[in-house]
Amino acid sequence: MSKIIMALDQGTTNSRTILYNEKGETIAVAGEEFSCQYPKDGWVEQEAEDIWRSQKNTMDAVLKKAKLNLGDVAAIGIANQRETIIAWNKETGKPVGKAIVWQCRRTADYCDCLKAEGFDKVIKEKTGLVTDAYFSGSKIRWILRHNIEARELANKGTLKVGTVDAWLIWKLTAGAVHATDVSNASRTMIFNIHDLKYDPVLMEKLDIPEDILPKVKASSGIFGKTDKKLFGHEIPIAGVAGDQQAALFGQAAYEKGMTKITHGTGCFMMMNTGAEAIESPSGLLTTIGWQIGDRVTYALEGSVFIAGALMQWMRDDLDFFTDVAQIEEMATAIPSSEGLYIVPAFVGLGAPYWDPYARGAMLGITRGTTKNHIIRAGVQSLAYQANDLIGAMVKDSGIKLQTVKVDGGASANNYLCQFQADILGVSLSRPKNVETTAMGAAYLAGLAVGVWTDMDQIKSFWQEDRCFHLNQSQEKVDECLRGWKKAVDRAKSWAKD
Ligand SMILES: Nc1ncnc2c1ncn2[C@@H]1O[C@H](COP(=O)(O)OP(=O)(O)O)[C@@H](O)[C@H]1O
Ligand SMILES: O=P(O)(O)OC[C@H](O)CO
Repeated sequence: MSKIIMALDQGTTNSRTILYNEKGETIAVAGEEFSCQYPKDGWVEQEAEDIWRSQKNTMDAVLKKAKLNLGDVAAIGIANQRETIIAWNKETGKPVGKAIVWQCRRTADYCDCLKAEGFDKVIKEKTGLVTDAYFSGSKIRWILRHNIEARELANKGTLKVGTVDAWLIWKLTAGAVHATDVSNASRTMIFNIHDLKYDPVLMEKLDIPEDILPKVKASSGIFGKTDKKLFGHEIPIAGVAGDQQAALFGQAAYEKGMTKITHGTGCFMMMNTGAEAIESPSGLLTTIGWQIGDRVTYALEGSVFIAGALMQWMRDDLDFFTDVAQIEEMATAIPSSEGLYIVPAFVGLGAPYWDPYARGAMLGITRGTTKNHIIRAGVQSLAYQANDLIGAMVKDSGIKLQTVKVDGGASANNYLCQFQADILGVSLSRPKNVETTAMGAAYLAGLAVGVWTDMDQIKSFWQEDRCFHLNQSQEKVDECLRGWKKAVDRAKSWAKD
């Protein structure tokens, strides 16, 4: 029997496919960037077909690189950008309108109304989430209210809606399966994380019929098989998780209290809280990490909307560099950011502020400010945002952190990791393989088809590349944080009339 696992990592800016052998080693990687559209202030959209096409291209490319075909693969695992919502016609398989991306703020007003009537408390209790435009529920409602075709299809019973995992599963199975996993469902704002079902009270409130939603399954198990006519082989899709939960799994953070920070398009700090769904009074999210068999592992999460996306903006729109690999050299070409701060609140602020009306700000500019200062302040802003989460994480969990694991595209930047360790005051451990999202999806799939027997076996695959230790005086750290706090205060509520 084949022991090769294929992981699909469908991120906000990149689709990637990675093949792993039974030792958890990477055989081949293929990636493709695709675009986002920003049609209005705070709106973020993608083409659902671009998501699929780029993912499919990388599946083909990775097999070609490894000189294999899909028939050589034992199982497929999927990790995906979460909350992003896609609607499609189940008869034609064609998307209806654009994918509404997790960063999109178009439903901020509606979420304000829910909060004004106190319904946010009901949402928090049932879903563990803060009431915010980030989550899928208000996006689904928006589609049903503003897209006439979607409404008509829903009335006829031929509309399907789902997060990106559900869309990929639908495409891979040629429309045979409409399913998602609990970790993705836990981000919809209509899923009850305690009884593991879509919640009738929430669906009624948001006016979302259950028949358009994907069936919710455990994260490790058979979701369906690739369609033989389209793909030539029937390969089981055996593991699915939201990308942040997959990264926690890929970091082998299986014990309560283990925590990771992912610096990708956004920045996400997540702590394994075991079988306990810990409520957060401090603006963090209680969410589902994964479900294996009947066992559910919960997590506490701090979500920051813009991290690496800031660096992409500097590359693509400001032409500061051509490759993100240049950032580290440019940021360290100067000894200090000279009091410059950037608050990358392009689409508002997520945890712990939850201010959809905040907007990006750059403060402390002087005549001496250069491109390198802006880049350095940009990198520092990633660390400051993560730092805003850690205090809440420690307070809500009661667990004192010594070491946090780090991953995601931007974690390749040593300056970011060192500055992050200095600001957080904890050690930051970076694995040799920072593709933890894809690894998490692969592990979930491999466990389901017997390539790996248990999580202890997988744990042994994790290897440290480098650990960054605190190397800054408390006085300097306090000074930096004071400036950051002032800058965030200036950016808050900016877009509110
Ligand atoms: N060396 C680097 N320094 C800073 N940011 C980086 C670096 N390398 C990549 N990035 C940023 O990381 C992001 C890509 O990370 P990735 O984990 O692939 O994201 P996603 O899964 O969200 O698509 C991009 O936004 C990019 O700007
Ligand atoms: O695209 P990423 O990797 O930054 O992840 C996006 C998150 O899943 C959004 O919640």
